Amino acid sequence: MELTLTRPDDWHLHLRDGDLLAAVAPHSARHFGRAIVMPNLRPPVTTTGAAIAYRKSIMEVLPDDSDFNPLMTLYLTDTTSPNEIKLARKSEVVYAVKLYPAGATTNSQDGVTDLLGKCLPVLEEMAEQDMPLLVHGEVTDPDVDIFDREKVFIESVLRPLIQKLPQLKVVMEHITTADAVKFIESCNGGNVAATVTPQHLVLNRNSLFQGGLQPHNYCLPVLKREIHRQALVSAVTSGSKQYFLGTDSAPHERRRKECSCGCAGIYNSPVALSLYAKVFEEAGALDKLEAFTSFNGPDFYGLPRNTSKIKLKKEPWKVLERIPFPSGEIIPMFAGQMLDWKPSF
Ligand SMILES: NC(=O)N[C@@H](CC(=O)O)C(=O)O
Ligand SMILES: [Zn+2]
Ligand SMILES: [Zn+2]
Repeated sequence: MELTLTRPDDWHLHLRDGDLLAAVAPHSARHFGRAIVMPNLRPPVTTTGAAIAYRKSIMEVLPDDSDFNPLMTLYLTDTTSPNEIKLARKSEVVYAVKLYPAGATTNSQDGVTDLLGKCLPVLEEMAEQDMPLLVHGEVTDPDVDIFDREKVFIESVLRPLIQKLPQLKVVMEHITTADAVKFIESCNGGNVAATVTPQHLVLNRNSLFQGGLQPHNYCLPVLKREIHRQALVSAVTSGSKQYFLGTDSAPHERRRKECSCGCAGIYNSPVALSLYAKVFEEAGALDKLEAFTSFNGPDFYGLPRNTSKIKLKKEPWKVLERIPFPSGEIIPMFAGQMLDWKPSF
């Protein structure tokens, strides 16, 4: 069996910089037409000037024949100015602004400490300029259990935000719970959408501890219970236009994952399309796959859909064991395992 899909886009991707960028960008460029590139570098990409420079460094490592288009984002801080949003919109390089609650995830230390208290003028300018806000939706209060941080964020930050600024486009990134699905559905018809990663659709929190601690399955928001995974599968395979593909592919060097305090992030670009296809196939919803991978995202962002196609062949293929690069190696999700649905170009 073979599926032909309009070329997908990845609406949540970490490409990093330096050696790591050169090692991972070609994988995304082969599978995806465009990607929303996350700004959580060190230092973070907080200005349009920095986003333009970062985009240039991505273009430099792509193969000559690649037509991959990186769509850049700005990292929101307590001091981002409304004028920066005007510059971003004019640039035609920046497509969204990313909210990291300070301390919530990898390289979020410069993030926002109090969204409505500190950033309201910027958010108003974003609504005015039709610039989407992308959200890492977890509270950072250490007293809140890590498995509840998304649920608490929805009620304490997201709902007040959309009540205050219903015109603002908001993407809740990498949703992980039935609570998030319920929230997204309650915003039906509004300006609120969500991305869903392959790992949150195929794994539950047991896979963090399967036969021992599994650092390569650790990401944020952390994997949840099976009932939450099932709610995500029902949501994405329902045909709702509010969900679209965002891998959150987040490579870290192997030695930074396999150590006494390992980084959060799963490198899934090589396997993402195969896993999404498996999820839709198992739900009997392969007819809804293309809208999720290729239509709902550009429609939400007000961008044209891609015109070229890719194929997924139902044949077994083996995931690479490791991806070496000059200063280390990356272990991809499902390294060395067999998957169905082989992308072909
Ligand atoms: N998802 C992750 O676990 N990690 C991401 C950051 C993020 O998307 O929260 C990273 O940059 O490594
Ligand atoms: Zn995140
Ligand atoms: Zn991410």
